[in-house]
Amino acid sequence: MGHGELRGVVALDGPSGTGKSSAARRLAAALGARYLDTGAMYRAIALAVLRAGVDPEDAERVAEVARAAALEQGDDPERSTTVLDGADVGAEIRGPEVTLAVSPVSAVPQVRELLVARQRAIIAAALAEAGGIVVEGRDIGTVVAPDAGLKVYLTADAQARAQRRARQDSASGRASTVDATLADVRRRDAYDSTRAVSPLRPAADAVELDTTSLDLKGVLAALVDLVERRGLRVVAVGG
Ligand SMILES: Nc1ncnc2c1ncn2[C@@H]1O[C@H](COP(=O)(O)OP(=O)(O)OP(=O)(O)O)[C@@H](O)[C@H]1O
Ligand SMILES: Nc1ccn([C@@H]2O[C@H](COP(=O)(O)O)[C@@H](O)[C@H]2O)c(=O)n1
Repeated sequence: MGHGELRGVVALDGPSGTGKSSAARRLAAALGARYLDTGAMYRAIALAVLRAGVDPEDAERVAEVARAAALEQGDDPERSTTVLDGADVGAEIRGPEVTLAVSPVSAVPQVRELLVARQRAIIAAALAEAGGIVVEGRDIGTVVAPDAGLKVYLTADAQARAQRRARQDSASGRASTVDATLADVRRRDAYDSTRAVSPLRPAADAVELDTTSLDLKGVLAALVDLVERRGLRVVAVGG
């Protein structure tokens, strides 16, 4: 895949259920760019921690598991794979056990150091091979890619996010209710926003985009407009 129409890094941060993954994949595909789901990487490490029988709150042991884990995160927006110790764990990492464990696991400084280094390597390779990448997470604009050409911080009211997540879980065959999902959304937001290392917050130069009353097409249109206004879209060149 040669160079697409995006030049540089678009960082999409925000709390859970705001539509980062859906928007990031679509934006990357629309512009022929690569795509990185950093949440999947933290989820994969949390899965490795659970498989090892380690307490997600035991930072030392969690760091050991993270160092030993063989993790490969793909960057194809059409098919973003997460391979842990040789097996694709894309479905398993979205389960309730991992969703509960991922918050304390991602608060471990050594885990963040390890994954941020890998995320930066993936970004560098994507820029060399495709010219552009859309990266989504919690700390992309603040820590991972502070020089990103465009930083967008997605928001949506908690009720809307819980309803979306509950619909997503039900569609994936996971039992879910809006109330339970609302509680999980609030728990994870509180955890991510108050942790000592790389807390969830918008970068000072991020554009805030409230997706509460936008559908997926509306969010994509708004993001493409922001990319073009920032001068990050070029006419596709051959190759
Ligand atoms: N603007 C929107 N309108 C309606 N549904 C949406 C919108 N954005 C996302 N969704 C749906 O909400 C669910 C959650 O979206 P998505 O996984 O992209 O959120 P997220 O911010 O990446 O969440 P997390 O950070 O927890 O992974 C998906 O089923 C998605 O299709
Ligand atoms: N850059 C990131 C991305 C994610 N996290 C943590 O992982 C959890 C799961 O992320 P999802 O996007 O898959 O919901 C998230 O709640 C964060 O705790 C992170 O710390 N940094």
